[in-house]
Amino acid sequence: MTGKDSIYATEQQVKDFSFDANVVEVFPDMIQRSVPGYATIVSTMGKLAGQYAQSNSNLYDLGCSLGAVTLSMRRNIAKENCEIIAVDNSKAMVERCKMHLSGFKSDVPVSVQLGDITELEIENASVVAMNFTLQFIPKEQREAVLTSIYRGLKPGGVLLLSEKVKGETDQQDNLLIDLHHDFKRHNGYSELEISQKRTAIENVMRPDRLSTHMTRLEKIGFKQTQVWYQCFNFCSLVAIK
Ligand SMILES: Nc1ncnc2c1ncn2[C@@H]1O[C@H](C[S@+](CC[C@H]([NH3+])C(=O)[O-])CC(=O)[O-])[C@@H](O)[C@H]1O
Ligand SMILES: O=C(O)C(=O)Cc1ccccc1
Repeated sequence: MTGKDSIYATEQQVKDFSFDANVVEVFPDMIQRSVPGYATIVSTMGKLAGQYAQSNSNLYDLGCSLGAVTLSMRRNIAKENCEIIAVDNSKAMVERCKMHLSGFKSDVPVSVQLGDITELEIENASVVAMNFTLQFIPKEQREAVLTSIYRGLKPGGVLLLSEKVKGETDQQDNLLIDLHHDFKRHNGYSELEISQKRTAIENVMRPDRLSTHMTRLEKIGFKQTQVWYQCFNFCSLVAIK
């Protein structure tokens, strides 16, 4: 049903990237060919959710897109009376996500909601997953979003955070960017596609350095933060309250 990503294959006046209906059509192919280790990250987030889920609690998937992390978490929850709340502010994504989830059976209830995570109240959470979503939130709002997540987490609850990061120095950043572009080339993207996509995301997706993430999480109060995955500029970490 979904197709191959050729959004930037023809030369165009590049507009800011948005999660619209055209992106929804090709999103699984786009993310798979653009994010090294995406499948591993999604399945491991599910495993971690299974490990940290507490009975009678909520699990959140913030910026759920088509619900890949929701599905992965849902497969792994063995505790009783858990609910997954999946939120995205793209109407096209939320509609397709609902269709997609209804194709799989499970006893764990899922609520898919159209909403902005900067305005969302997190309650009674044992797990909060953000798989490549914080990078789209304006930098000045990131601490407030993470603080509200921290407050909504139960003791022993976890934040599962995946992000594209900026290298610590310009030289390191260039090295990571080159390796990532090689990865995209290897997955069939042309030089034109790579360069136009880069232009499209530069105003809407602003990566922080890994050190910025670590310092901010510690400042907010997370007791332990562990990077469990990194390939080039793509990281995933688990932070425990
Ligand atoms: N303020 C916001 N509020 C809610 N949603 C938002 C906001 N800003 C952006 N989004 C949503 O965050 C998602 C980011 S994609 C996540 C992949 C998914 N997690 C996956 O595991 O497949 C990552 C990527 O494409 O690089 C999009 O669906 C946006 O609409
Ligand atoms: O495609 C890229 O270059 C990325 O950095 C990852 C990505 C994947 C999907 C939407 C936006 C960015």
